[in-house]
Amino acid sequence: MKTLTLAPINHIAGEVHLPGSKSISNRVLLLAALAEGTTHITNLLDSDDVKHMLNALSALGIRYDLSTCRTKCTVHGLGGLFQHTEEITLFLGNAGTAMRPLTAALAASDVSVTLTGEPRMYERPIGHLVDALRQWQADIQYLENKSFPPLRINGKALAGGRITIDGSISSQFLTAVLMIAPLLTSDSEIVIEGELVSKPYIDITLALMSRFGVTVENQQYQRFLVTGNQRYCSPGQWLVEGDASSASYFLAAAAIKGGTIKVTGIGKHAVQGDIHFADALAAMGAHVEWADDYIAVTRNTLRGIDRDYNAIPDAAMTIATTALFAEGPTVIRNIYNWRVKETDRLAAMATELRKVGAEVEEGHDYIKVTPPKALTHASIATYNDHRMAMCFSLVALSDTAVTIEDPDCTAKTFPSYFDVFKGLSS
Ligand SMILES: O=C(O)C1=C[C@@H](OP(=O)(O)O)[C@@H](O)[C@H](O)C1
Ligand SMILES: C=C(OP(=O)(O)O)C(=O)O
Repeated sequence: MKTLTLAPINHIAGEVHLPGSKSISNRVLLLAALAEGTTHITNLLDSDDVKHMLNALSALGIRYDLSTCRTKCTVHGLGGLFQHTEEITLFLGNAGTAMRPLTAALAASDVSVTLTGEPRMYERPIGHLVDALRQWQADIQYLENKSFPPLRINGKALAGGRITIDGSISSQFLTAVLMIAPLLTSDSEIVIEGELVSKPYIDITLALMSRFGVTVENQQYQRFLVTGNQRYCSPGQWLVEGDASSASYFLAAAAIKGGTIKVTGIGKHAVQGDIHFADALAAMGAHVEWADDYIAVTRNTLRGIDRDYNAIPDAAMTIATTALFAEGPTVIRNIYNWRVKETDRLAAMATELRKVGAEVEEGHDYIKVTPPKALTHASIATYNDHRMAMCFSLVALSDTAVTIEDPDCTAKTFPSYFDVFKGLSS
């Protein structure tokens, strides 16, 4: 297995132009495909998750022109749902932002499709989404285990109407039904059961749908009303914001061993909830500067904090390794759904933090990290989880080297991560 050893880093500073947001890239590609008109997308993320969406759209007959650098894409929209194709199988890797929204869009289109993915995708639940779509009479079958991909979808026109959806495991299920609701033949009422997790991702969905001409009535994240029989209309041009989750590693690095690091491509008005990772760093003691077109963080003494991170589950992982450099314990709460992402992130984080010497308490839905006096060198298993690899790069900001196993797993969202990280270090 390939490994990467990062030598101790004394100082880190500089400026990073962030690659495009994964969440926005895959939403915009799908909306552009379904919209009337042509969409010129710039700063598209070039990563595995986006490749899976692009490949799926191409197999479904969508025409697009992708630049050689793969960050510019012109999508020729259908002006409606997908049209009849031969029976096809779409491989979606481990991309939740492809699997969940495509399941809904295909269930409502005249297509017969099998959705497959990497082994971990078959352990990531999708039952709440399928249950919701079946209330709209969707025909979806589980090919292996109940409530998990792979799926067989016999798509057909869906009428809309009132459905309930469990929001307690993933917001991506609600994103998926919201995105197709305006294209159904009548109005829809979507009622949330359980406490909706990861709410800021719903804000991203609603903001993007609105730029494509569709407004949704959001009744306090409990009930959503969507008018049926509409069309998405392309806004023409789309500049994808920088990825706020990817920004978290650089901002944390500055807080620990800056210098100042400035990330551009996002700013205080960004639509992604993960920009509020910077608020957590500020609460730990870091200096944060918010501008319209960048966020900058400068080092200060850090202290551990105890917070609810349900709104920013991805960036919250970065707090777990930042905690190694804080005074006192850090508690990351209300993050049960870490367990159903790229790996069981609560278990993986606890195991690997212990390897570098931290004292860790792993709860059902929280993790408490107490830093050691000095970190120890360890070989960090990454569980095919890009964020495990990127989070543990921060260990090198100590007096100790760190070895990252399978560093190429960052390809899911940030293929060049280690080059950029090393470029800022001295
Ligand atoms: O909608 C999205 O773009 C995402 C929603 C979040 O998932 P959950 O809603 O499952 O927490 C997040 O973890 C994922 O990386 C991207
Ligand atoms: C949970 C993640 O990805 P996905 O979109 O596959 O859910 C992630 O990127 O941390």
